[in-house]
Amino acid sequence: MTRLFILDVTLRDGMHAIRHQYDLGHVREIAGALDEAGVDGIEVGHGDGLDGSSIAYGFSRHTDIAYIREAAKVCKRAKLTTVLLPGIGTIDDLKRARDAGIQSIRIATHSTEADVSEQHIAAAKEMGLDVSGFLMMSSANSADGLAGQARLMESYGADCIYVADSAGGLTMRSIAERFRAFDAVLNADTQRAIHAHENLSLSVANSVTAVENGATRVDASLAGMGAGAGNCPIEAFVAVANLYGWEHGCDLFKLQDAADDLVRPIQDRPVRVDRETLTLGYGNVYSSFLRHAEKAAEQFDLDPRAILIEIGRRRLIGGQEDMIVDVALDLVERANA
Ligand SMILES: C[C@H](O)CC(=O)C(=O)O
Ligand SMILES: [Mn+2]
Repeated sequence: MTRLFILDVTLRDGMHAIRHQYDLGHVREIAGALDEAGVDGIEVGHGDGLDGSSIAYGFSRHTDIAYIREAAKVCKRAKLTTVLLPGIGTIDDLKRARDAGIQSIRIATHSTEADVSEQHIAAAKEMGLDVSGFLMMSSANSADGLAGQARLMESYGADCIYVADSAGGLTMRSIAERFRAFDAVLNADTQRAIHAHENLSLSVANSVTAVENGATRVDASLAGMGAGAGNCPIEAFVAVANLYGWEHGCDLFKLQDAADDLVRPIQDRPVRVDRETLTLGYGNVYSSFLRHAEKAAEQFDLDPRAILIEIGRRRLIGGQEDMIVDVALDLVERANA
């Protein structure tokens, strides 16, 4: 079996969990510990990708470039990466990120909109970067529909395609279906990858299922630090990989130490499956909406679950964060009618 490529997203997806407020010391310490623990890739940057720092998504404490430079200082082995959402980040942002130290990029689109990634994937390949196509909200497209989008990203030059379960709404069965559909259309040498969220408590099981169905790259994070109920906890996934005898480069105890000593203490909201985060998975809602929905719920004295369920019903997608307040106002109006 192919050696697994384990990519840690604590310093990018984990940004959502602390409202993009890591300081440079956190980045140095966490990236250093991850590199020492043998992960293959480390993702750094604003939770919503290059240039995500804004009123719409929330301002980060430092710029993406400052975060990337800081991580680059301590990374000896791991490849540095970040994410770019066409329409938020530009090709110029990507050039600056490459100059700051990234060697790999994930170009992310909603799971039905892969066609907007063509020029970014092509430009990233021209820059000599390792490029993944990252299909966000993979639960919002059928297995065959998603495979069609994956095929588009492959045709633009992506080296690897992700099933990104942004809502944490997929089950093992639906993960297997999606990877089987990939097999039917993708070239054998295009890598497959999984980015799972924990909202239904299935992130480790879903990542294992993905590997059993052809994924060779796995995203995970220390203590699951990430949007919603978090990502696949890297220490738990690595423990299972060890039990299964899968080849990888990570040291389990070093990851456990980093998770418990460096990451859990800085969570300003516990990253766990609770009534709000379970509702994300159950209602098929983009995990990055959690903190925005909780803020709106507090402002308008609503149950965050009511907002989340309505967001799922309306099928809002990443980039529509401003609609969350509209949803809250409609719920208030409905309650007062
Ligand atoms: C920009 C998003 O947060 C990317 C991601 O991690 C996901 O869709 O999940
Ligand atoms: Mn994510």
